[in-house]
Amino acid sequence: MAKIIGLTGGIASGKSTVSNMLKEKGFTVIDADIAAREVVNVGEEAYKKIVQEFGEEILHEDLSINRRKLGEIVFHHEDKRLLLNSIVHPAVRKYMNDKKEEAISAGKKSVILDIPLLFESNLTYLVEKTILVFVEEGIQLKRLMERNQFSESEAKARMSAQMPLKDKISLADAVIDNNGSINETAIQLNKLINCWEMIP
Ligand SMILES: CC(C)(COP(=O)(O)OP(=O)(O)OC[C@H]1O[C@@H](n2cnc3c(N)ncnc32)[C@H](O)[C@@H]1O)[C@@H](O)C(=O)NCCC(=O)NCCS
Ligand SMILES: Nc1ncnc2c1ncn2[C@@H]1O[C@H](COP(=O)(O)OP(=O)(O)OP(=O)(O)O)[C@@H](O)[C@H]1O
Repeated sequence: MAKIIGLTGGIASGKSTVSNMLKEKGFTVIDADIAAREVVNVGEEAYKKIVQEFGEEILHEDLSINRRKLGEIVFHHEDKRLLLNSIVHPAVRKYMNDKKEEAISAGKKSVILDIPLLFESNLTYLVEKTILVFVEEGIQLKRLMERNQFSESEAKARMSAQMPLKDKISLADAVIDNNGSINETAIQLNKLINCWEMIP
């Protein structure tokens, strides 16, 4: 039986950094952010609903979704964010489940589901164990502003749309502290892989 593990954190906490380390070791990682992009490609059901609800002003000239514009709307209006979630999340869950089944059929021993909103959306029933990638709020803010070229208020609006990372600590089976160097993070991940006897 494959071991299904949930990898979570907060925006810019370092999930992709950890997920890339896992992929380099040969693990299968299924990424909810990628799923959320795939299911809103032009012409998909979720795409049509988004255009219906948010209007054509959230589209680029080539008709693809202008994510920056949609982000500005949903991270400043909770009702709009919940509306977007209600359109996108069911399709994301289906996409991830299909990918997971594919990986299991291919004989994978571990499948990692990288889901930023794992706790907020009560999705822990999908996984056996959870790993939290944790950083202090100040570092999270700084890394987010640098990575996305966001102003402080833009970055804070996005962070406020999620459960504070410190509140996720007690909900996770294991915590990787990503406040330090990438190397320190890699060491913690390696220990966890050994401890949980994870095999790709
Ligand atoms: C609002 C959108 C268009 C902004 O796109 P953008 O390319 O700027 O960001 P991206 O999708 O790469 O997300 C970056 C991070 O933002 C955070 N985030 C994204 N959506 C949400 C949300 N609805 N609630 C809280 N945090 C979110 C996550 O930590 C995510 O890792 C996009 O995030 C989106 O469609 N969100 C709704 C779907 C969703 O909940 N995705 C998260 C995983 S399922
Ligand atoms: N230990 C670290 N030291 C310095 N910078 C780091 C460290 N870990 C991650 N970063 C940087 O912080 C930013 C956020 O990391 P990453 O993209 O891995 O986060 P994430 O949780 O996947 O974010 P999101 O869910 O928003 O996509 C990136 O620019 C990354 O290069």
